[in-house]
Amino acid sequence: MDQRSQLPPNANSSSAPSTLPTMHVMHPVSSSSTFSDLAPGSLAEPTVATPISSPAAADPTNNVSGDRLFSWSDITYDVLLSKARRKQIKKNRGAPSTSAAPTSEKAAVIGTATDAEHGTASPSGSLDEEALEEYNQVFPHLPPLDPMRRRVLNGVSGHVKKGEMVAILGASGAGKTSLLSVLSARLDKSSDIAGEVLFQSKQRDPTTWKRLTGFVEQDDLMFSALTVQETLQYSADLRLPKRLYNKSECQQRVDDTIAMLRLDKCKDTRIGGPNQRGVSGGERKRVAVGTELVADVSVLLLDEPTSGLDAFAALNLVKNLKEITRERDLYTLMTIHQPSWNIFKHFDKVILLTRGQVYYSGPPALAPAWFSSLDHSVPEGVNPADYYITIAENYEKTNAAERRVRGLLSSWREQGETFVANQAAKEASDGDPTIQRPSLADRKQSRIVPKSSDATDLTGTWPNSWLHELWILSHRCAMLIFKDPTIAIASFGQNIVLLIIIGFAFFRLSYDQGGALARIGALFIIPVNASFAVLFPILAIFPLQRNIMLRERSAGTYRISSFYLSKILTEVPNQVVQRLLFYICVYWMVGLRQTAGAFFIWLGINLLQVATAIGLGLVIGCGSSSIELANVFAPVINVVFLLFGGNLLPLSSIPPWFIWLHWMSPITYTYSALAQNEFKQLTFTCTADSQQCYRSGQDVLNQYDLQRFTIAENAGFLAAITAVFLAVGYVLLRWLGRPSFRYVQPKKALSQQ
Ligand SMILES: Nc1ncnc2c1ncn2[C@@H]1O[C@H](COP(=O)(O)OP(=O)(O)OP(=O)(O)O)[C@@H](O)[C@H]1O
Repeated sequence: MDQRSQLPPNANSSSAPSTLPTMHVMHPVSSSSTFSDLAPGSLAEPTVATPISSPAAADPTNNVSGDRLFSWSDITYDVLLSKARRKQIKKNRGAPSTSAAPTSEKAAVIGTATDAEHGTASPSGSLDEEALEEYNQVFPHLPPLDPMRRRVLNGVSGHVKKGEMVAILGASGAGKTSLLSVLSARLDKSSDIAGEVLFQSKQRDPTTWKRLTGFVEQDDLMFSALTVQETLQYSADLRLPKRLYNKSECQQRVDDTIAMLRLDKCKDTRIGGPNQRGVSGGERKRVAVGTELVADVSVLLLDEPTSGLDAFAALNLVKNLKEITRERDLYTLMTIHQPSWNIFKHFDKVILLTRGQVYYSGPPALAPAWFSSLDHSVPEGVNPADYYITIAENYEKTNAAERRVRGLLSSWREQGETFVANQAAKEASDGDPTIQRPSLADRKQSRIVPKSSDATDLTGTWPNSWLHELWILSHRCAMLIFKDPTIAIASFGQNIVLLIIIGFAFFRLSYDQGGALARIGALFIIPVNASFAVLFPILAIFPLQRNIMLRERSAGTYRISSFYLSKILTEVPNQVVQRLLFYICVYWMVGLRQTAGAFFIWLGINLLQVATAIGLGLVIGCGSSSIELANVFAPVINVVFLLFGGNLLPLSSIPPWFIWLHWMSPITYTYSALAQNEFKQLTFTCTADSQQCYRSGQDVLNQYDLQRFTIAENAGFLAAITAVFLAVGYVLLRWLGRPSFRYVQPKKALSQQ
């Protein structure tokens, strides 16, 4: 069948539209051996035949000085295929090549299909050599494909000028977030990138880049209990270097950011969350932007900032961001999903991506001319942004649609930049106001004058000293406890209820045989109760704090050690205050040994156990990415410690391969120390019918084998276990909780090597 018969009615037109006086577009069936011809004779693509070049047009940056540019060229981004896929490819190596594979699969081979399942290998798992050859012809300057990886970005180039707001658009899976990740240098550990990213003509410096960049993520994690003002204040306190900003300047900065983002009305409103009403969705997004803007960032990257907002809120946010970009002379780049025309036209530039390649990059006002030149005029009543995104996808799954998509890509590669540069020059000389940008002199003076907007002003990896971080983070942790006392109050209430139950269940124990046994029970159940009562409130909040910490740390805000210590410093007094009343009252209610020495040893041992439980809470919290996961681990660990640490299972009955659990359990040492403290001086009465009679506390200790270590040694073991738990928690936080991305400087592309 003649493939041309499948083209849309206007796709084979050989004449250029009138809007394109300087350009002639041809659509030969097979004029060149581009990768569109992968299946011989199957697909033809429109090829721009008349190159027009002028020095100005050839310069994609319009002669803007390099130190006012953030630019990237020939970016490739390869992600590792799934383990199963790699295994299958290895297994099928040597299988016959699939030159007869359908075109869509060949497109997949060269990394242009959107279906992640395809990867870089054909269905048989072997590489399609013909397609790879074609790929190398089209992209000779890019690194060769790796069969174990999927190429997500194919030689993407672009730039943002200082004071410009640029949008990256494309259908789902086009590579928008990947491009933003490459530019922000936050990449998956297994990813492989090549190309060049330059900021003000220089390579990015890993120590300063994350502090020069504000990255607003899609899931704007924030503390629900803090108000807008507090959220921004903490961000400023942590991110602005103390040596450059004093307290009042810091405060001023927060006020200016609030004013700039029009958050005045809600500055005292809590952020809120699923269980607590707070600011609106649009305000929340602004606060997320604000937490980045209070710092001295030069580059603002936003991942779908308008998602979840209604059209009005989205437009307001974009307008606001544009204003700020101008005022602060930022380099602003955002990904955006299906913007309305109203939003679309607000960008200084839009970069349209499909299949990891650019198919338009330029002012939104020039997009209609470019697409019309390719016979893709926007039908009446259709949102142009939607239309441009839709035509670049093969939603129909037909050869004609495939040809259309490839046509868009190859046309842009061959002529796009020249066309946009010529058109911009022409329209600027005609005085078209739609593409004029305000001159620097016209811009509003920024209310916020950055003091370290240049990498050269940033010294060291962190903005502030460790002690300053510790102080601010501890302050914030304490504030979170005070401002959201629900968990602390619930935990305190739980202590009171248990005090009443345990206190009255073991009320004023006698010194007969029943009293001896009940004492043993009380001294076991109290540490068991403590390990549950301390652990769960910590786990209810810590995983969220950990995830916020990871976000803040990825912006180079503070060190993990200061965060971790701040958590310990605030959690210990919080838990001690909550438990103290319980320990004092229960001692008196149960009627334990009435000497000051015994009482303080009792208090000391119990508080040491609280410290151990805090340590365990931090181990579980640091190792769990969510509250749900933490709540799966916590009961299991606690029950195991309870089972092997008390007298439920005597030491002699514990299977040898479980004995280590007995020695690891904090309950072992707490129980032994409390029992020795209580029983050593006691005597008990025996009745004639007593089958087994404990005459002294010593008999009880002997019977239950509770004197392996002295009280002091038990206290030492508890302190050691606490130290081990805290150390393990720290290691887990650093290791398991490390960001899933790393700073990556692209490898130079082949042409530059
Ligand atoms: N680390 C990764 N591992 C595997 N595949 C990945 C990885 N990162 C990106 N991809 C794939 O690359 C393609 C582009 O992903 P990306 O997130 O950049 O798309 P997007 O345009 O931002 O899409 P959306 O609008 O849906 O967020 C997708 O098919 C995605 O599955």
